[in-house]
Amino acid sequence: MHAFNLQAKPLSLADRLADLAVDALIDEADLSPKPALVDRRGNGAHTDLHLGLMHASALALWPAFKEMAEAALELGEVGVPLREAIGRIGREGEQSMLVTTNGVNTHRGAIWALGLLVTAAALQPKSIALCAARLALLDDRYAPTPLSHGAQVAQRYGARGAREEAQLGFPSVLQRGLPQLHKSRANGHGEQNARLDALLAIMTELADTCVLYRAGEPGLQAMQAGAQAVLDAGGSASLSGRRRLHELDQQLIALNASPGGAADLLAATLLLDRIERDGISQGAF
Ligand SMILES: CC(C)(COP(=O)(O)OP(=O)(O)OC[C@H]1O[C@@H](n2cnc3c(N)ncnc32)[C@H](O)[C@@H]1O)[C@@H](O)C(=O)NCCC(=O)NCCS
Ligand SMILES: Nc1ncnc2c1ncn2[C@@H]1O[C@H](COP(=O)(O)OP(=O)(O)OP(=O)(O)O)[C@@H](O)[C@H]1O
Repeated sequence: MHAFNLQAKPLSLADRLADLAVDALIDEADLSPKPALVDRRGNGAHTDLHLGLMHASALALWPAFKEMAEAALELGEVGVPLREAIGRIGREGEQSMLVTTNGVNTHRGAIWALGLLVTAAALQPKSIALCAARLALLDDRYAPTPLSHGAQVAQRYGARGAREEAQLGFPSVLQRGLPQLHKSRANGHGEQNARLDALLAIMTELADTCVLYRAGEPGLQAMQAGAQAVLDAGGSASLSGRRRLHELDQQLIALNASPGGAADLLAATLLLDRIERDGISQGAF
């Protein structure tokens, strides 16, 4: 008989989902060259963010993602108790993020999107996006209503941003990010180019409230048209696509138009892709 049991304890479903969510955030941050966003090359249009901070923030969110999945398994159904539980855990996660980053918003939108998806994956692995939408449609009595950048943009332009994207079942992920990821992979473009193409596909139509807040409608128009131009030129794997991507990067940096919402939705795309590959979900999203 051995004094120590050297066999690793199998990971729980909540552990695995939290791992996948953090992996997706780190892959999103590392992916380069992303237009005007933080990546391996630099800080894009940001003065207060850098790659090390994005990594530290992603790791700090692991316990929140695990707790959300556990809440789903414990409560067992979509309803106000689960919505309010993940709202509380999400706000606590946001506090851990702010402590880690010394007050900088690195992943606010990502906690929302990936938090809902992790919760839904624990509950209904065969219809994750739909389940996440049902959760997002429920009211959380305890949610504060600060005049966030998103709320200001909603007043000025009518764009409902992160909340609406989730309530509609993440159309940017299901109808643009994931199909483009699969298409570019199938065309043999290589994993990094396929991920860049997925980000660009999301950017072509998203009403990104980060961009609207920072650069108004001209900024949003530049983001959407520029992303489409890269894809039309052959995508990230082609020489002319790369040239267009470089131009888009320069243009968005000049406009201060960092597409943070699109970046979150790329992380959500990578998460659903990982869940599918990991075998947690055997069905449709
Ligand atoms: C819904 C959230 C994102 C607040 O949205 P709001 O637009 O008011 O805030 P804010 O401008 O600060 O952040 C929005 C973030 O969403 C991302 N985003 C921007 N545009 C979009 C878009 N069109 N689609 C998706 N995400 C977007 C960006 O990263 C942006 O920074 C969320 O933080 C929230 O309500 N938190 C309350 C706590 C809660 O219930 N948490 C639940 C965790 S599952
Ligand atoms: N690689 C990335 N680079 C920059 N932002 C990202 C990246 N990945 C995700 N984001 C998202 O972008 C948001 C940060 O964008 P931004 O800094 O414009 O938000 P803000 O705090 O509302 O604005 P500001 O910095 O102008 O005060 C975060 O909520 C985060 O989820």
